[in-house]
Amino acid sequence: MNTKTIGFIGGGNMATSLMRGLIASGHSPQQIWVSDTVPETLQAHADQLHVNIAADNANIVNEADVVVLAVKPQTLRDVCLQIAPQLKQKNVLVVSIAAGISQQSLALWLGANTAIVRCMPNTPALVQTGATALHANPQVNDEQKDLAENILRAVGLTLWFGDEAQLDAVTAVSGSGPAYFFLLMEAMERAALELGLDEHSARLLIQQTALGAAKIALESAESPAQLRARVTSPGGTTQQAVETFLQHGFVDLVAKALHAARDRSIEMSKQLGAD
Ligand SMILES: NC(=O)C1=CN([C@@H]2O[C@H](COP(=O)(O)OP(=O)(O)OC[C@H]3O[C@@H](n4cnc5c(N)ncnc54)[C@H](OP(=O)(O)O)[C@@H]3O)[C@@H](O)[C@H]2O)C=CC1
Ligand SMILES: O=C(O)[C@@H]1CCC=N1
Repeated sequence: MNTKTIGFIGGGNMATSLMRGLIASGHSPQQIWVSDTVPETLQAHADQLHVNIAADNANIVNEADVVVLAVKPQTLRDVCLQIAPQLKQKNVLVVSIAAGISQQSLALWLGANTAIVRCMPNTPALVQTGATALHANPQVNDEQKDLAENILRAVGLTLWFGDEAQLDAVTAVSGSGPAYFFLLMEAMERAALELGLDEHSARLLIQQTALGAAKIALESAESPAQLRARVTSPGGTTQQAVETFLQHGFVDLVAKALHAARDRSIEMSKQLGAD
């Protein structure tokens, strides 16, 4: 298990998922620090997760071996400029989880010599089923690569990408991806109520079906299309539903949505970054 001290700047949704996942996988809360601008958020983390809290980001850099930047992309520049002088005094690995903020921007704000791993996790890290893509700048040594990977692997699957540009696509696929499945679940739940099921039964059936479908997809050697065919009896109910999806442009709609997310990631790097 990782014995390094991990400091989170920003204690919101994603940092909470990562902290909970790390603790659940055996990382000591005493070796986790978190800062945030909202005192109530910090107090909740101290009470519920028993991690160390700091109102000041400087404390995080002082205490941590790895600093995880977990603020919104819009706030990241200010945070980086704030901690940059301190980072120059201390050899700390910086891990940024911000969508759409490039290595180039991070290096400009933090200092060209800073070892930076840019990554794109997702919220299922909360239940140790996350998927994280990572990209290291040339300043990151092998030990630091292992360190970043160990932190993110504690909360799920990790994949390194040599080409940073692919992180925009990853953001559209797996970073935002949980929301697409939740949207489908929401829509199915609404339709199930219309069909006369009660809310409790509908939700349970949909949750278990999503879990089962994901498990089969992970454990089977067959493609999603082959697995779909196994559910679809000729002339049966699934065929009616799938044809309805396809006739109404479901496949194109999904492609459009993912392109829009990818494009937004690129746009954010121009609007909010130094690219
Ligand atoms: N949510 C997700 O599914 C994913 C998010 N990400 C990335 O993770 C990052 C965080 O996202 P998310 O957790 O959803 O965002 P949140 O808004 O939930 O969390 C960010 C937290 O940082 C706090 N904060 C703001 N300014 C500072 C500061 N100067 N110092 C310390 N803390 C500060 C915010 O407070 P306040 O609310 O007052 O601003 C907030 O509590 C983003 O960059 C996002 O792109 C990546 C993958 C998935
Ligand atoms: O919506 C967002 O911008 C962030 C990045 C991926 C998931 N949430």
